[in-house]
Amino acid sequence: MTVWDSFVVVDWSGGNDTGAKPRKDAIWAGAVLGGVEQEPVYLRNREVAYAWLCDLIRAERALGRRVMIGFDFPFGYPMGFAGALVGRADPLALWDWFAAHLTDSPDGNNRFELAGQINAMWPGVGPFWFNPTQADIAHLPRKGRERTRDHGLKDRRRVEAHAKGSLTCWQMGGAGAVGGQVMTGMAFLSRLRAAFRDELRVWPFQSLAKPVALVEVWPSLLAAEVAAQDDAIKDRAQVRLLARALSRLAGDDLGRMLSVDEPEEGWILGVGHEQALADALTGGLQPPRLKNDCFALPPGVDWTPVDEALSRLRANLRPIARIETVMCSDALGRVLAVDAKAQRANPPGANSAVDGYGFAQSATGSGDQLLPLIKERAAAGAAFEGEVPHGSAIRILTGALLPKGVDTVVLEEDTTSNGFEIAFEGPIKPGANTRKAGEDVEAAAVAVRAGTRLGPSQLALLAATGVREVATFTPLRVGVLSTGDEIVAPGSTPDPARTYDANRPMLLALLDDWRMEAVDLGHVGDDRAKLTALLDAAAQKVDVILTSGGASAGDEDHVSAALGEAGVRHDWRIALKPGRPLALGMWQSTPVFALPGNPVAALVCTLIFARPALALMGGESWSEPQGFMVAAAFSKTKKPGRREYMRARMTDGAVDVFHSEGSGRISGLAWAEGLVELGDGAQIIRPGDLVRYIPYESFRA
Ligand SMILES: Nc1nc2c(c(=O)[nH]1)N[C@H]1C(S)=C(S)[C@@H](COP(=O)(O)OP(=O)(O)OC[C@H]3O[C@@H](n4cnc5c(N)ncnc54)[C@H](O)[C@@H]3O)O[C@H]1N2
Ligand code: MOO
Repeated sequence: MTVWDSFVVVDWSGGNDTGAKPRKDAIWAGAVLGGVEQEPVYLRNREVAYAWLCDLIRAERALGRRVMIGFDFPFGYPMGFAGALVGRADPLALWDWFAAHLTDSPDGNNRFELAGQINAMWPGVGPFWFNPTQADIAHLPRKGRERTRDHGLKDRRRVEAHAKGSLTCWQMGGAGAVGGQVMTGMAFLSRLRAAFRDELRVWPFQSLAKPVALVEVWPSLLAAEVAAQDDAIKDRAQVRLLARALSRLAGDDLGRMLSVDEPEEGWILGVGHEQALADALTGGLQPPRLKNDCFALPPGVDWTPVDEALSRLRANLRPIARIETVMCSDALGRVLAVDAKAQRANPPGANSAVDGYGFAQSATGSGDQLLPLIKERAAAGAAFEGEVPHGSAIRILTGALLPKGVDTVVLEEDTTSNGFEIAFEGPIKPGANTRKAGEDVEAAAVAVRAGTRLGPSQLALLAATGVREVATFTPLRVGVLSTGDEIVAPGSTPDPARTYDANRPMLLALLDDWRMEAVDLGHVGDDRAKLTALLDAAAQKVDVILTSGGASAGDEDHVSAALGEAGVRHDWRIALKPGRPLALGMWQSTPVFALPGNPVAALVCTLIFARPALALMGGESWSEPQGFMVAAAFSKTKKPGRREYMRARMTDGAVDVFHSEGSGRISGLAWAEGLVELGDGAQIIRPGDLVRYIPYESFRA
């Protein structure tokens, strides 16, 4: 008997996109993954459902799990239909036929036209009926009374005699009709089979020897239990309960349900075993399975993927810094607002790159060369104004302008001299050991581009090209506020119930390091009125506010609640570890990053979310931190559904991670020299596998 680790139940729909807001009569999926029940997921159309399922299958497979996926539409038609349509009694060939003939999109599909076209292949009216659309459709009768029996096909599959209340798959419209669901469903499953061909099998047409099984289910088998849930969205209750029941079935019960011989029409899993399914659900108050993982994000709609939150942030923010002209000597760390153009070329004139002897290359050749020396000398800052005669050489020092008549220099070490002549071995290439005027930067060319943060090397270039003052953006003013009754100044009390404020010095230092104007907004306890008053005042005096603590949903988590209440919380609960309580909002038009209290999460969220946002607002462009793919020196099994950042450092050419992932372990932050970023999906990392390492340096704004 094959055993499955995970169960997914999909309530199907043959209709069009049902919109962003979860609603009934749409596609819903329930899942119990590795024993952990997930919140049902609303899937607004078949494209979204396809992507969601593919991700789920890949993630489960990456964890080595076997997955059973149930769909609530018939996997086959009544006996004889497949043979007539595709030439053999093979329901899977029928799936492929529908995949090839159905044009399906979130806005519509041709299921009614297709039903008519199929009907036309049969004598009389053909098996499909009920046209609910405005338009007449060739060969598709409006209502059942126009049907004839000439097609000779049975009205129902054998299993449907046991499924009270099920409708025939020939009925294309009207309340509860499944005709369109079957067509769109078969086409969908054909595509899924093609995507996972080697891993996926279909019950009861194939042996379930592979890790992914597709089965036909019917939530009405648990009708009473679903009704008792009293969920306004019945589909949601159905998928939740059926996935739960399947996951809790004893192995032999599931085995009995699966032993069915119906190779053409298919069968509904669990028909005739309703009691066993219902029993699997009961048993008094069932505690949730222990997962002890506060990062186990249900794959529901509430969790915003990191990239989505980042792109929203990027789209909503604008540069706000003012332009101010400053002397270059005061410009370290400023962001250039306007391209800085070279006031003169670097180097300004052709000169010698070495100490040696200059001459006209055309006067020399190969083999031993002997040139008379003129008695003058050319030095840096003391040019020789005259002309060196053709065939003569002049003593020249590094940086000296090339005198007239000189285009090439031989290195001192390659010559011998008696004070009147020099000897060296030719040939010397034309232009050897010289630097052309403007070879580095031409006069009037852009020396440093707008948007660049000026560091020592940019200041060197500006100086060399004669730029003395630059138009820069004023530094962003960023306020830092700590929250929570337990937070006190470091060393102020020995009380173990109190926590020394580590986030404020960390964030203030980070901003200082980023050359922003860090504004210490102090600390506020768990007092909503004081907090909002403080935010009001801060919004007037700073450009951005970073708060830490009180971001999640606990009794005293006031920051995200205050943002939420004011209706200005744009993103909350982001699928990342650490830092998922991060909330992003606007307080009186001032962006607020409500960072989680745990210092590791606070730093990670600042680096990942605040850094690019602050850069953009301060006049730089939005940029991804530079990461490097390097070999891992660690092992890890990463769960799907969230991005993870681990404290990391390079040792012996490979990247290692801190021994604990605890979000309050500040020692790990200090130990680390960067972060390892693991993508949103599941991943199994073994030593030697390549992972993305982002040094802390890459996060410098
Ligand atoms: N039942 C659950 N509890 C928690 C969950 C969860 O999913 N279910 N998530 C955990 C995660 S993850 C985080 S992060 C925190 C939520 O953080 P909050 O933003 O609400 O932060 P607080 O509860 O205020 O503080 C958390 C922690 O950090 C300490 N802290 C706060 N500020 C500072 C500071 N300035 N310097 C040093 N340490 C600070 C605070 O004392 C707490 O120990 O919730 C988890 N709980
Ligand atoms: O997001 Mo909380 O990430 O541990 O610290």
